[in-house]
Formats: sequence, C-alpha cells, structure tokens
Amino acid sequence: MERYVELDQVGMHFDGKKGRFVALKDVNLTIARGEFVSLIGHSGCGKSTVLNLIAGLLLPTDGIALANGREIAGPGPDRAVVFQNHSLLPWLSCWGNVHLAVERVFGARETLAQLAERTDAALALVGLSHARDKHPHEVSGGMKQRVGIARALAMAPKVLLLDEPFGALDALTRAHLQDELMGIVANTGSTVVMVTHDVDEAVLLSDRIVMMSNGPAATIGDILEVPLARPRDRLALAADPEYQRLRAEVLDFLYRRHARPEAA
Ligand SMILES: Nc1ncnc2c1ncn2[C@@H]1O[C@H](COP(=O)(O)OP(=O)(O)OP(=O)(O)O)[C@@H](O)[C@H]1O
Repeated sequence: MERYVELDQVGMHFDGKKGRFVALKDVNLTIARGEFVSLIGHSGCGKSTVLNLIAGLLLPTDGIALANGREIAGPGPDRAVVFQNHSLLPWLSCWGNVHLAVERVFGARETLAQLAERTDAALALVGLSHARDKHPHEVSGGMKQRVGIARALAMAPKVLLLDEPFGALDALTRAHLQDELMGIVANTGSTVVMVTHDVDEAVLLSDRIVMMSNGPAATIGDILEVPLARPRDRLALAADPEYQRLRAEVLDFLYRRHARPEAA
C-alpha cells in the first residue's frame, strides 16, 4: 500500500474570546493512493476540520500531517478541494472558471492550446461541454457542482477533497452525480477524501468509512472497510445483504455507540 496522506497524532484547537476549544485530538489516519475514504459523524464533530488540515487550509496545533511524505505547510495543487457551495466566480463562464484553475497550475509550463485542451477535457469528463459558455447563474445547482468538480479534476490533483459536495442538491441529482463521480474515479484512479452526512452515500462510494466521535476533542471512533465489488450499482446494492450489513454498522455507530448527547 502506497501511503499518500498521513495524519499522525493530529490535534487541532482554536483560541477565541471564550478561551480554548479543542476540536480534534489524537487523530491517526493513513490514506493510500487510489483509495476513496469518507468521513462521517454528527454535525460539528470535526469532519471539515480534518479535510481542511489535509487541504492545508488549517495547520495542526498538535501532531503532524503529511502528503506524499512531506509535511503539509499550506494549500497545494496536489490537493484540490470541492466545497458544498460550488464557489464559482459569477463573472466567468463555466469554461472560464475551469480555465482559471488550469492556468494557475499549468500556466507557467504549457502553451495556450494545451491549457484550453485541459479545460475542454475536464468539462467533457463531467458531461458539461454543452454548457461551456454559460455563466454560473444560467445553470442548475447540479451543473454548478459539476463545474466545481471539473475545476478540481482539471488541476490533476493527487487527492480530491470533497466537503459535502452533493449536500445542497435534490435526491435525484445527487444520485446522478454520485454515479458520475464513481465513473470518474474509476477512470482516473483518483484518491478521494469526502465529508458526508449521508450513510448511503458513504457506503456506496467508499473503500473505507472513517467514523468520528463527537467533540469536543473529537477523534476517529472506528473505521469500516467496505469490501463491495466495483463497479457498484445502486439498484443491485439496495437488495444486497452485505450492503445492508455495512449500512447498519454505520447507523449503529452514529445512533447507538456515538449518539449525539442531546439525542441520547
Ligand atoms: N475557526 C474556528 N474557530 C473556532 N472553532 C471552530 C473553528 N472551526 C471549527 N470550529 C469548531 O470545531 C468543531 C468542528 O467543526 P467542523 O466544521 O470541522 O465540524 P463538522 O463535523 O464538519 O460539522 P458539520 O457537519 O456541521 O459541517 C465545531 O465545534 C466548530 O464550531
């Protein structure tokens, strides 16, 4: 197993007016190249904080975070993030939004034609070639999210970091994009770390599900391997006893073993 991301005894605290808040404590996690890992846990347990530490948007206050064997000292083009709310620039077309990221990563060493080719290829990968000249306000929420994914993929990152990428979408669009993401990951062999609240999404997409305990001082409570064969078909899986077992394990962790204090 070739390790790509390593979190070693990682802790994160925030100092504010009301004193110190310990968000994460003793988080240990190794993610292999080509793995799809989901982070699941109750609201506020620190999932986004873990993702932001891998992205380099936050630096750990304890322990060490590594990407490709090097300490993560800030954001880098090897780790692209897709947020829940697409964060596209409204004055640029879908093509322009993707192209901007491509230029930033490859602009210094590639020709204009090569940059345009990368942009076209990323839009084609998410099925959006037809909407290339549209502006964000002219396309649906699902399409905006696909542009965000195209923008991240166009950077040819080593790791794709997804923070509830489909959280704001309706159930059908969400299912469609999950299937698309599975296809893209199968073709590109990307390493993916995804934050989600959705148990079915986690089981359907992941190789491993990292289940987090409640904060403060949240940590990894358990890690569930998802040995379901790929490609995965959501309809066939719905009736699969192994799928049901995995789903029940995550639900048991969230609602029995680590129920939120106010819900217990
Ligand atoms: N910059 C910050 N300053 C102070 N506290 C913070 C900061 N960022 C996060 N926290 C706190 O750390 C904890 C973890 O936050 P985080 O956003 O990682 O949780 P989460 O599991 O992603 O939540 P959700 O599922 O609701 O998005 C929360 O209690 C949050 O209030």
